[in-house]
Amino acid sequence: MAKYQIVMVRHGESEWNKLNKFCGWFDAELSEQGIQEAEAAGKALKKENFKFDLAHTSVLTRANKTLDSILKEIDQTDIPIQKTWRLNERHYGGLTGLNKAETAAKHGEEQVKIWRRSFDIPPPPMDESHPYYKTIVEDPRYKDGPSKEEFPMFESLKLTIERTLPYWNDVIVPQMKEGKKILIAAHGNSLRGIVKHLDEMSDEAIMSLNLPTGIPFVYELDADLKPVVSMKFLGDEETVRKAMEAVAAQGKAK
Ligand SMILES: O=C(O)[C@H](O)COP(=O)(O)O
Repeated sequence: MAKYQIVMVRHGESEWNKLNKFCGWFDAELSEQGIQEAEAAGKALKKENFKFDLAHTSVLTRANKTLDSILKEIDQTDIPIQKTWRLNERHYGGLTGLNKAETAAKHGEEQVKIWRRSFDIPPPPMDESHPYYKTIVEDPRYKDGPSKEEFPMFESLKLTIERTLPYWNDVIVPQMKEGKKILIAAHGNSLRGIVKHLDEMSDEAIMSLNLPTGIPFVYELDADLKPVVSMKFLGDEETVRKAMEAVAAQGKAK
């Protein structure tokens, strides 16, 4: 018997998704298609009469604008929004800004799949010489955290989960238990981490999960927060399957 329901959505396509670049903590804008995906996400939620008491998102523009678009569509621009770096995309380290297909051609598709989808193998670190180091590390949006010691230079999915879960457990879960209806607009890998946690997926199984951009999915949880309904997408199965396959294919050498 479901006691709680929560809705999650990966941001719409970003400009760097469109360019097939590793994005991570770089603050890419939504592409035109991503803006349309965000609007479509809002329409899908409106069609099913979803209403929320509050929303959580990362500190990155692509997720924030996706959330804003959804709330506008469902006429709930007045609900509280909590932004946290803990819901950011995983930090892609030294791969940030590289083209995924070119990286696959250089290092092999298997290595890129390991960097993108493995549980505990991190990408190479970003160092001070990296072209996007200063842009990211000196961004004022991080003035309230992470601390200098916590600020990642790279993240595996495991490391991403380690900084997302405290927020899930200490902020989101108590709100759900208060009966709050919650929407999370975040990123492919921060959401993969939450899904892995909720569905108790193995390190092996998570390798094959690719989340599509801009298609909301619903979890219904029992009193012990165990899924009664897991990752129910608000879209037809064929569209969702194709979108997931497209995300996986980003790591193929051209
Ligand atoms: O950060 C990125 O590059 C994407 O938003 C997620 O990338 P991935 O699907 O290659 O993990």
